[in-house]
Amino acid sequence: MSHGWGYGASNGPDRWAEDYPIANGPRQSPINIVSKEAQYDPSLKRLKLQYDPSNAKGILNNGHSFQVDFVDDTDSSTLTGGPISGTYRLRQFHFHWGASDERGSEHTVNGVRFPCELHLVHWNTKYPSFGEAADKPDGLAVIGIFLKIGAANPRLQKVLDALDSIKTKGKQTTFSNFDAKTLLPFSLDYWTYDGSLTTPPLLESVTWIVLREPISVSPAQMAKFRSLLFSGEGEATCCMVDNFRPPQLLKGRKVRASFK
Ligand SMILES: CCOC(=O)CCc1ccc(S(N)(=O)=O)cc1
Ligand SMILES: [Zn+2]
Repeated sequence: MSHGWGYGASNGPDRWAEDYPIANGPRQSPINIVSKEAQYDPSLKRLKLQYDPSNAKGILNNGHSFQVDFVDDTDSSTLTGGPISGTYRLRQFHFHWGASDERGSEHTVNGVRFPCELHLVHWNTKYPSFGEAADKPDGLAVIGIFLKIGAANPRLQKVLDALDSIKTKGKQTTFSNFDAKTLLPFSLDYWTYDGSLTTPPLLESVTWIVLREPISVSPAQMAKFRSLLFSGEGEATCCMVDNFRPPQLLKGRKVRASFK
């Protein structure tokens, strides 16, 4: 690709392998989860999430999605338990969504696509930093949560209300006192498999933890996601939609379930 990666015809997922050959690697994400082929593993622990709302720092339009960043210089917002060993710190969360409600998620379940998917990104504290962890096979753990069209979700509203301030690429603003735990569904049942970042650099460093239960989002709330731009101020306007990578080949990997 002559210019940076994105989701368009000239720089989208089908062309990422030109600059990131790992795109054709053995543990790429996302995947289609075939629920009947996921094996229940009784040794899988319950997820333990302990987030400190005061760690929320800012919200940024990075030109591919938007992310809420957290202070991660102490163990005050962590993920433990589940399929992972040790302690992983919350770094950021972000979303992927479609131009319309029949697409947008990265993972799919039995071929079903959701309009949006939330990713909570954590890094393994056995490494000194996120950057050091990002290219290690056990470096990252991402919790994926599907969003399903239904009633308006009040837990999303503070995030969505901040989007007017970060409409264009590169814009950011402070975002404080937010408890990411409020975004979780009631059930923490999950599927887990070894995968990768779903955007370049596509590093094969992610233990994926995909929750079975979706959270709700209303059509009006989806319109807020779609009000963002991939483009920067003064550039040709390009709506931030369809910022998802399609499912990748399993290549012999097993998906485990924390539930029967
Ligand atoms: C080494 C620098 O790498 C990064 O900054 C990766 C950022 C990044 C974090 C998470 C994801 S996702 N969609 O797989 O949850 C993709 C990209
Ligand atoms: Zn993501």
